[in-house]
Amino acid sequence: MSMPFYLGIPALVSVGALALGLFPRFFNKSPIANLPGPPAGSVLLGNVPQVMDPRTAGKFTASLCETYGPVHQIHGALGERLLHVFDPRALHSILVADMEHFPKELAPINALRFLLGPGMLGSEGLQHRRQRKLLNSAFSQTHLRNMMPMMFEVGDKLRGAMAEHVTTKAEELDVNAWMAKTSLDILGHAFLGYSFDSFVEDSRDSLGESIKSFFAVFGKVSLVAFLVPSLSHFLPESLIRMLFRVFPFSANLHRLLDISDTMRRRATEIVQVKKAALNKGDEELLRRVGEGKDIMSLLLKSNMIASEDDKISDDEVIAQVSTIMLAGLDTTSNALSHILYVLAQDTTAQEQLRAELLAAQRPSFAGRSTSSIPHDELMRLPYLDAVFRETLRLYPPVGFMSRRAATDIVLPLTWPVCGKDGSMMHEVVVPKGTLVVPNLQACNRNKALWGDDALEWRPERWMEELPKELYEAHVPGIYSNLMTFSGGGRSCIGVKFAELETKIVLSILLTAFKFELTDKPVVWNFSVVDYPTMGESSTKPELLLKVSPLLAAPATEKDSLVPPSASCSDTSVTPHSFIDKGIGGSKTTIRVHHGAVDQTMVTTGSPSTVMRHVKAVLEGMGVDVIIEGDYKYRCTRPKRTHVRLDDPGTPDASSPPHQVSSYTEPEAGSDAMRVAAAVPGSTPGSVPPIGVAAIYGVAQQDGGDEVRFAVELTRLAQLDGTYSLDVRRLKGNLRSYTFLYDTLRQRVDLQR
Ligand code: HEM
Repeated sequence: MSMPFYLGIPALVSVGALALGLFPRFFNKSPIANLPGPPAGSVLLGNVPQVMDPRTAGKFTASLCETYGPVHQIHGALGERLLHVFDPRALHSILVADMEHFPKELAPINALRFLLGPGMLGSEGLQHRRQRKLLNSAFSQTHLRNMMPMMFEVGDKLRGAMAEHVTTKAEELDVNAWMAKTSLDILGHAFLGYSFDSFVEDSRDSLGESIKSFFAVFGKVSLVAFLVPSLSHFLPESLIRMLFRVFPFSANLHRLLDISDTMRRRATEIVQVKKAALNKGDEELLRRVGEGKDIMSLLLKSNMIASEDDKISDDEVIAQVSTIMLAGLDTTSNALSHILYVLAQDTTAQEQLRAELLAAQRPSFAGRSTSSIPHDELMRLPYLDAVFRETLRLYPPVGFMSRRAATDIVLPLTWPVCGKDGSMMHEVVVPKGTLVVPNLQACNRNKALWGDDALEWRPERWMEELPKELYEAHVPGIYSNLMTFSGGGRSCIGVKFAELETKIVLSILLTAFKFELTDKPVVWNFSVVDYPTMGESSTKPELLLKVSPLLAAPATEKDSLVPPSASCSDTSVTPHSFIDKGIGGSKTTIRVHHGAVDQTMVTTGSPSTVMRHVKAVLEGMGVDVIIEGDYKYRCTRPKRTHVRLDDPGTPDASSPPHQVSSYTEPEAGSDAMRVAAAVPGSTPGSVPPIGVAAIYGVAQQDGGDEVRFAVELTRLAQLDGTYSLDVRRLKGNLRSYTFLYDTLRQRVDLQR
């Protein structure tokens, strides 16, 4: 699309003004020019290409720190000089003591404010302090404790979903993608009271997809981070957006704008629904995911009762949705990936951690049916804690940050620096406008603080006395002498959330699976948030590890007796000959239940009788049933052909009776055997006759779409002879599925 000429004028003027404004840098000598530092990589771009390339940035910045020490200069674009720093006193000044003089940006708008709105990452001064005050209380320790059962529940779903991929032997899984799904679901529930359904096959939520791809796309158009603040000096935000839309810059820029638009639209919808629920009262909230205990509901409640001075605007509330989801997603999921990666490298440490976790597990507590560890114990487990701290010390997901000096300011130093002119500098004069880059990773790895083994991954250091040099340096990080979560008034608000989530997920995964390296190399890329790729040439964030199950659910004596003898014409049970082949490996065992239990689906009936009964009920609902095992059915309720608005729960009389049209004969050796869902008495080898019409709810309740779900009988580990009928959505609208679940629950009536 060609650009209208009237839009071209301001664009040309702004680019020209930008160039003229920046050009004098080449000629003005900055006071930081006397600091040691590398030669410029290029006249125009300085060292920017080396610092911005995720592949080279990690090694390059580490070598700068090693060569030039805790405070040095780097060449920026167009003659700019950047201050690269990991000296503890200087960090304290930038992040704590003189924080107000070191905002994120001096321009009216920074890139994150432009893309996400006026949330925590994009606001400054009073506006930021007001937001932080409100959010601080919502992130309190008490509220976090309330979120623990929900985090366990998502962890259980992760374990269940992973177990389906890893049944008997080691499989290569993209652990990074699994951790992203887990963190998205945990954040969705805990922060928004919203379910992203990450473990449901084919589930694609536009907000979830936008959040997951944001940083990857942003990283491809990092020029935006430079252009937006510069342009915002002379152009309003709306015009910058319009310019970006009409300029044929790049497809990625347009994609980034689309992502930003989607996030704003979905965030607005979510906040509106929450506000409406809050206005209707607690009953309505209790019915929703998160039951009103989610951080966003708490924030909205606090904002309603806050004084006029403390209140934040609707725009600010909406902006927090994308801001906090982004701040908490890749950071925590990539930290989890990194921990699993180092444990795959060091299998002795993995075994030690597993032993500690298994020993701490309680069979059941606080309504949980699966084994898990209560909050206080989990947070105090010494080796888990040491592994968490040590991995986040050596591999902080956010390696560096940026600030701008708002005034000329003197930076105190812990260690004096020898200037290029040979003078010893005990402090550094930082001119207004200087871009300051605190390097968090370099501080965490500083041998002067951590000792000669600072570059080694050694969790035991946390169980010993830490070096006295570390204590004496007063590193300003909020967590454990580390800079990983930054320090001061803009430090990470989600530090405890991240710790709790990471420890819960590790406690679930390491007690169920073993993680090993594959023979493919893994590369960690240094970016806004560090991420793994498989090999040097791939750009896809990915971490392949070999995952194998630790415990196969043992078959009980009772289990091995089922199913009872059945004739081949009885389609309600799988013929014995089929089972005896052992296809799928789990035909004759009942798996142990994971996750929360729906009490109405618990039964002490004989498993084979229960399964026959359940199948008959499903047939009565016109559902297609595939027998996947003695205790597992895969079900499909077909799409409605005509929309009806009459009473719920009745077969759709206006549509033709549902025909089992996709019947296929079971192949010898196939894992699943399809049966005629609606017709008792049909045999596997016969084409089923026309069956019962499928069931649909009223349109408001049930969209009439195709719904696929799995029904499985599992046994409760701690209660002999007690089973749970687990139903899991695989595909289809949540409301339609809920209608089917409720109908099935009523009709099977397992409590009778
Ligand atoms: C291992 C996980 C995490 C790490 C390493 C981490 C690290 C950081 C760092 C270094 C900052 C400072 C950034 C800067 O000033 O430029 C920060 C800020 C922030 N983090 Fe985290 N974070 C993590 C998890 C989370 C989680 C789970 C949440 C929320 C659920 C969260 C929410 C935030 C917010 C809102 C800010 C901005 C605070 C402000 O500007 O006042 N983070 N985080």
